[in-house]
Amino acid sequence: MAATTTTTSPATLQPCKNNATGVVLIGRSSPCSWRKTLLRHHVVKAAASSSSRWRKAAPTGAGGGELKTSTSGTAREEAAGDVIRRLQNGPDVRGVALEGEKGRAVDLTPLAVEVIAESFGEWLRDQDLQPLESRTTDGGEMRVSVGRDPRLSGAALGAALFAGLARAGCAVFDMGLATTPACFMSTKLPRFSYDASIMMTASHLPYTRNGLKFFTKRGGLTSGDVEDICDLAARKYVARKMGLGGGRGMPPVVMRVNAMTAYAQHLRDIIKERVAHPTHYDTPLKGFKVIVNAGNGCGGFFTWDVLEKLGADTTGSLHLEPDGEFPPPPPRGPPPAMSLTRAAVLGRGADLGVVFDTDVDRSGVVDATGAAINGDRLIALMSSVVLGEHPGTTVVTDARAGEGLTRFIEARGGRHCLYRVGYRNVIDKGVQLNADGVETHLMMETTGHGALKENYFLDDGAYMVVKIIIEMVRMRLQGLEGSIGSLIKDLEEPAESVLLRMNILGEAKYAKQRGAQAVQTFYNYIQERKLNGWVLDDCGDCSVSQGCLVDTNDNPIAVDAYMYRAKFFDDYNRQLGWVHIRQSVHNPNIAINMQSSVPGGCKSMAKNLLERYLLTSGINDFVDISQVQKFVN
Ligand SMILES: O=P(O)(O)OC[C@H]1O[C@H](O)[C@H](O)[C@@H](O)[C@@H]1O
Repeated sequence: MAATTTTTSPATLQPCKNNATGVVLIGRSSPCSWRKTLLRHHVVKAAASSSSRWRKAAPTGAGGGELKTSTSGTAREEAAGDVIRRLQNGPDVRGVALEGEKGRAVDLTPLAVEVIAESFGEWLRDQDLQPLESRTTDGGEMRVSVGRDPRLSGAALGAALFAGLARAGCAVFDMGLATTPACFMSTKLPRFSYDASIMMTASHLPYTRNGLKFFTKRGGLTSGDVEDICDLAARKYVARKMGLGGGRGMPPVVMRVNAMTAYAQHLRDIIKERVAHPTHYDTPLKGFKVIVNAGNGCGGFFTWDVLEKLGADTTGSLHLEPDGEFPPPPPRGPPPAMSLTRAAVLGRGADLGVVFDTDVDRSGVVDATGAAINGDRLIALMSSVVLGEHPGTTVVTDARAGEGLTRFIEARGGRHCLYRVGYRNVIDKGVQLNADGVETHLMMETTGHGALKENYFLDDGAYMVVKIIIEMVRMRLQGLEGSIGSLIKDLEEPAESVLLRMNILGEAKYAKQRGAQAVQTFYNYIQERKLNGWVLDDCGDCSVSQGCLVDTNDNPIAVDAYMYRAKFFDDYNRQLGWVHIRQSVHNPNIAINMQSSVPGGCKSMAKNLLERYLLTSGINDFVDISQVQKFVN
């Protein structure tokens, strides 16, 4: 269980504590078979995801089959329904699935998962998913695949997921341990071509959490879609709690499938075709040493089913074993994972290190010199590759990216669109720009989520690494000096980069409203000239001053609407840096990101905000400003 450095052959790796489910599994591959062989066109209804619907109250007594039961619309019923609504986290469902978190009760229960899955199945039936001639359903039955990460709660919640889908009349295909991008790809790969897919994961969150990500052939569901599903599920939940509409039917029939193998082959084929090695077509990675750090999540397959099969030496790779408790170091992309990978790369004299998050929708790399390439650096590296293929393309990132990145992209002829935080926001913006005729090939968040137009606008950490590996091999074939990091040697980085959090105090149900008020006050203060020296970036959250393109059909969900970036100029009119302020996607807090090109610049900006905005506006009555105070002092 402990974090290991292993080169054990895949067949001896374990654990696979699954299938305590009472579910009928059909098919020959064992639940663990992924390990031996192992593993979003976001056409956005996005704008439709609508601010007005944010956390709307539970409709009572309305539609939805057995749901006609909630007649009196009592506060208790609403509160029960809110249990489900609160599980929505942007386009995902996230919750506490196991005891063990101080002050947090389990809320992602099997019943919650079952009603959400059933509601997803019903929602699917109303979707116009694809042209009739290519429908994969027989007699109107929706085919839905399900994957999961190794979290301990996965087996029990998986059974509930299967039951909910089956109750909605879906045919269920169990991919077992899988990655989030592979779940989406199971709707695209010809051998599978499912109508939809659900991945059970809470990504980088602790092992006590779990969650759901939803896909159709069109890509990941939007926040608005998930809100609709959770609304329906909330009504079912209330009814079930009242003992109505449930009942134990036959156990669901679930087909076991091995889509990870097909997905891995798909990635191998891309590398082979794009490298087109003159002498080793089938083993273009021969002679390369690559370290993979899978953080005990689902990314180990990339080692044995992609890299090794293409001839790479992956000796010294880290944390390949899936482990439902994610032993330390935590499976997050940033510091511990990057520094451990760096040490392994340098120790082995490897050409590249690869770090995946738990469900492999995010990645980072380490080059042969040990330089960590994540955040802005990873975006710069990908921009350099993509701008080589698509001169002049626009790159969308979240507005936490640095000004050096903008200059880097513009120096290569590209355009940089700075947009809202949240990977779906970034990706959806790229989809929208393309639809508006603005060629946009790369959409990346500073968190390591990256999507390419050429790959269904899917944020796939493994696909990102595939692109980087192709570039690395091409550089060697062309006899170019230097490691992959040499492609970004002119990226200017800020002198300082700081993230501070301010908890929103008081009752949880008012947190969003209070957070919005606090963030909007910052905006108003600048507009009302109460904050001298601060200049808002013109598009609110979206910095248009650096070559961005004006929004045409922007319609944020409520929590995203209050998200601003502003520059700060000192008394001599020199820009010290910028601040980006917004509500957290996950927790009741406000995130303040700051960057400065001047040492001490972030402290000066924080001091200014503390004295002239936080302490004078009265928002310190309901926002905990202690982190800012501590930083300033
Ligand atoms: O709002 P925060 O707590 O800082 O989290 C922000 C992050 O939330 C989620 O994890 C999303 O997947 C990311 O796209 C986003 O960057």
